[in-house]
Amino acid sequence: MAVSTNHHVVLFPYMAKGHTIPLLQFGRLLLSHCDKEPTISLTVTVFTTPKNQPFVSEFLSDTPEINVISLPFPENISGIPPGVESTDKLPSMSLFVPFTRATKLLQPLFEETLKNLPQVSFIVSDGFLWWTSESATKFKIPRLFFFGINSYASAVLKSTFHHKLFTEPEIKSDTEPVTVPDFPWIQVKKCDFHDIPSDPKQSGPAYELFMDQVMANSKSHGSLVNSFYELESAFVDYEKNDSDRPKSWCIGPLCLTDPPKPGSAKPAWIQWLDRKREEGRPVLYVAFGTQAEISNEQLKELALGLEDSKVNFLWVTRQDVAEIIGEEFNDRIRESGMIVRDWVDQWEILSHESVKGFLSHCGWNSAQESICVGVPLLAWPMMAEQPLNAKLVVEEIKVGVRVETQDGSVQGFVTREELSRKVKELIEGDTGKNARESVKEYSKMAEAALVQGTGSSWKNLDLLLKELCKSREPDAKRC
Ligand SMILES: O=c1ccn([C@@H]2O[C@H](COP(=O)(O)OP(=O)(O)O[C@H]3O[C@H](CO)[C@@H](O)[C@H](O)[C@H]3O)[C@@H](O)[C@H]2O)c(=O)[nH]1
Repeated sequence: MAVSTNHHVVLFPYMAKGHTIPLLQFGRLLLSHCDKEPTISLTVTVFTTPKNQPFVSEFLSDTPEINVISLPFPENISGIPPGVESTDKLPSMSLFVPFTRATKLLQPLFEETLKNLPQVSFIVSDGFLWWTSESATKFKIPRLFFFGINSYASAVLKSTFHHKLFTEPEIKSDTEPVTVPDFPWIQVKKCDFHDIPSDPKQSGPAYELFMDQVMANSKSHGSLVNSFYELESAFVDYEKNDSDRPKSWCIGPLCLTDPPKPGSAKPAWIQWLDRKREEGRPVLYVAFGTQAEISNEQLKELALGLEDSKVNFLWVTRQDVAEIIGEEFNDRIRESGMIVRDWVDQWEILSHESVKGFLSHCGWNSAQESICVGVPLLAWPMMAEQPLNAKLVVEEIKVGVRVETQDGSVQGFVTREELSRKVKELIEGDTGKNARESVKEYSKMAEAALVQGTGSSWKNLDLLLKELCKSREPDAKRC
């Protein structure tokens, strides 16, 4: 067994928590893989910006060997408040395009820094940081892109746009179900793609940015998918069989790479969940990721729906619920609910025995975390590819129940009656019971996917490292 040269991998996450977290987890996975497979030795460098560095360093505090480099975030970007370096701090997600465009100003310094780093074997950068593809080409480094989405969403998106499903012939209705040609058992609606600016007729800054990303990604060596084969095999195979597209590797679920946390003091919400366990009351966990924007009117209806359901709930939100709907709400739910506005360890909450359901926007990290821990979902998608994730969860793998809007559109209003009914259905009803049984099966498959030597994701990562590291070593033939 020849011990190899030391390889160096650069990771460049997009400045959004839902994109940064899985790439940091990937850094950790790379190191642990190489610990178990000593024929490959590597070091990892993560690029970020100063205001994101504390989060990144704290997240990686168990892995001090990962090097973190901060590049100053561009200043004076029209519309972006000074000091905002992460999408969760943007006043509105409507600033996504100028914010993302601004990242290109990091390119000269990124390239200057690359010149002074030990030779890089490959770069993994977010698909939103399209310009990193150009840097990688300049330095002749293979680049993999990462969007954080699953194969189901990416296959359905591709099939829909390839077959011009909504444009030829033009479908005006936002809510008319249309069959996806490559997956005839799936129907989608125009509103499922509301946030994806892929229609050339809607040309403008969002479409141009989207196309820059598509072009850069098509020139990349491949992509990483935070998912596992057994969860969505038909869609992984569809991606694999597309010879026009760079190769993709399913290497997840990345959330399972997080180490157990050292026994520190329990936060108040975990103590509250402990109490619910003693009382024998199931708890619904409610959280919508780091970017969702909920109007005050909808927030109020959500709060009242939770209250009406009589199911105990732990609600993590960035919004000030009491200010929006009045202190009396807090008084009324004092026993049955807890509202938290801090950053929480979501994995710790989901893993708590009291949590029996997750009302989620179906951001892919949240949905997959719930699947891994064996908690069924109440799917309320709000933006981006979340409507497709919700379809995967509810229709394809049947580990959840869907919240319906009044007008059937993704952006529509959800009434308190609908919410309360679906909460009860998930926690107490037969659909919830079936979803709970299914999700436990997927949870076992998720664990198995990462098992050394036999897991599908483990094997994929091993192949990837052989392709990008071992085969490029000077003595490659001997390995
Ligand atoms: O207090 C908190 C809040 C969030 N999280 C974590 O933050 C991540 C949030 O990610 P996700 O659930 O995917 O939500 P978003 O932040 O909304 O994710 C964006 O990025 C995802 C990955 O590309 C997409 O699937 C979503 O549509 C997009 O909105 C998850 O790992 C959570 O566990 C915490 O740990 N604590």
